[in-house]
Amino acid sequence: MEIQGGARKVDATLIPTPAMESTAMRSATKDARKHIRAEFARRLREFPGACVALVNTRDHQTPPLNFRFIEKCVLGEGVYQAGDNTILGCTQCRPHMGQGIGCEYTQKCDCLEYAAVDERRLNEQQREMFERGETASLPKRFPYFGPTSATPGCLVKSYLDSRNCIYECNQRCPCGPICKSRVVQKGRQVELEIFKTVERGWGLRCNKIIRKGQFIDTYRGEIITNEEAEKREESSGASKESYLYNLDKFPEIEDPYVIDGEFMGGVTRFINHSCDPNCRQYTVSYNKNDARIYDLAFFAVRDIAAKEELTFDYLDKDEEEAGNDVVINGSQRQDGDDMFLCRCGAKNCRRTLWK
Ligand SMILES: C[S@@+](CC[C@H](N)C(=O)[O-])C[C@H]1O[C@@H](n2cnc3c(N)ncnc32)[C@H](O)[C@@H]1O
Repeated sequence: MEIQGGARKVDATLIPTPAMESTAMRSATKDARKHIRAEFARRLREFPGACVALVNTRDHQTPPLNFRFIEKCVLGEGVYQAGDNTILGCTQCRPHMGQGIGCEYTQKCDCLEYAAVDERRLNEQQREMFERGETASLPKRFPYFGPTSATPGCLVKSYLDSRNCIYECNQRCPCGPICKSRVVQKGRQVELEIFKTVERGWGLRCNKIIRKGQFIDTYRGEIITNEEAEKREESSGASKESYLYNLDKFPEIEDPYVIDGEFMGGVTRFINHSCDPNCRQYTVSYNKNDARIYDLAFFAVRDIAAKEELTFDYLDKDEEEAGNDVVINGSQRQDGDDMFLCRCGAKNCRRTLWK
């Protein structure tokens, strides 16, 4: 290139043609995509616990990098968790009781007091007490199958079918790690795949069979106040994905906290809704004195085939009947709001996600 009389004389061979420009653009986009994919894969590899893979056979996209994987929920501004000194543990249990059966062996575990009543074992008199709500002296059942069962660690039927809070033994319980009443606190044991669905964005699945009652993972994110959740919801459009979950299991809590899994969370933030779901969310607590902060844990409600997408009902009917909101978007929108169409494809699909 030479300068002549102030005007630039340009060598024609250096002027990019439209074809050259679009090739350069394509290769820059390809490089950027490769980098984003590699960075997401690195984050997945570094995320502790059983392996999580990313599979996309539909397009070139990668989940957004503005999302951070976290192992535990992060408390937002104005959110307070009851201190460890409020946690009650059982007192009479010991590690390795009853050849590893643990707390349930003696039936003396204080945590049993908070467990669900074992209705199958009630005699007539006990049933009357149960119906009057006098549950203290009634036989109780621990939530999980023991190590000698065919499905160790899986939720027992009475819990699977109910909405009872699951109280696991905690750091103050002397039973130790072998106790069968510690499942969710040990974290995810199943390997998972984040994959691109046909029309519901990213989804989650497992490439091995998951048994009915098996624990999958918890829902995590930033725990925020209800006020902050409303602000965040107002600033996002109706058609935007929602990652907000109310911690409103206990009706005595007036302004329940909310978990926002949009920018930080676990892999369960990729679980889509189905009107015929194979998973359900359960309340799991380690502190009977804190009704504000607890785990939202996903369990399989039936056997799930390898590679079948994991789903749960965002508008869980039983929860709705109990007057609790599961998904803010779903429960707080009023009649007349734009309907968000459900694309679960189930035979019994209710057609709309947010009512
Ligand atoms: C918790 S996110 C699930 C992961 C999400 N698919 C993604 O790509 O990140 C919830 C959002 O996924 C979409 N979604 C989930 N289930 C759906 C369904 N059955 N029909 C249509 N969209 C769905 C909606 O956009 C919803 O707000």
